[in-house]
Amino acid sequence: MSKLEELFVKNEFKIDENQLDNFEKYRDLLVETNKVLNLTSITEEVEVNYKHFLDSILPLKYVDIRENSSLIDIGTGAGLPGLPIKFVRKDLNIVLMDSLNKRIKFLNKVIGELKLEKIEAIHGRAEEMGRNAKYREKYDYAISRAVSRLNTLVEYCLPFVKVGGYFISMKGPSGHEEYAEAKKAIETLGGKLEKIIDYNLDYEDSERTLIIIKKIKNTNKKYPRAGGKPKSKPL
Ligand SMILES: C[S@@+](CC[C@H](N)C(=O)[O-])C[C@H]1O[C@@H](n2cnc3c(N)ncnc32)[C@H](O)[C@@H]1O
Repeated sequence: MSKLEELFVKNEFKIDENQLDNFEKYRDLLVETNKVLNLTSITEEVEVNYKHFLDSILPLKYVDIRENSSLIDIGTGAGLPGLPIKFVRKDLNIVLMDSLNKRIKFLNKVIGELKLEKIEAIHGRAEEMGRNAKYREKYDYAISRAVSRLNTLVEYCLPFVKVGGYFISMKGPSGHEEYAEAKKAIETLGGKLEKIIDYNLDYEDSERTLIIIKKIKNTNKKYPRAGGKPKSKPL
């Protein structure tokens, strides 16, 4: 059994040969491409396995993501958490979005080489794409890791979510404090806290917090605001 397979088994993920192969090939492409393009500071095998792969799929243990539903990963960077989620949940229709086109080119290479289906990588800024009717309120789930503080992030992400869908924010130990700071913004954007889930990534004793926000009303057309406002003047 490979180290990665052991890790998944230990964490109660059932992974077949093809899925394992996808993870291994993705790690090779990530490490190789990282030599010429800044994708991640984490390249050591065990660290990639825990901090990128396991960390990306752990939310699947805590949130029941409906079969064949759609999910958008905002600020996906090197494809995290969206690609590992795709490897584990082939049924999901996934969009990976990032504002850096070089990263999107890398993601398209991974999608092509691994022959992944029902997944696409799109170049754009969340606060602009969220105003575009093609993407606005079209997804059952939005997810995001390590992009910005929650009060900014909800303005980036909630506009993409359909009424009745969810935004899953992957946070570390600051999660509760960030929620308190973002409470008003969540309400303004048509969201409502569903729950906050705390758990540990079994590596360097890292605390994790998932903030699950349900979309209960359409987001007012005023949002997301242009001109960098979600970041410079969070709601
Ligand atoms: C620190 S990286 C995290 C990447 C990945 N989510 C992860 O967990 O490894 C933040 C990423 O968000 C992207 N990003 C930042 N602001 C954005 C925005 N407004 N719209 C889309 N992408 C954005 C950046 O280009 C970068 O790739």
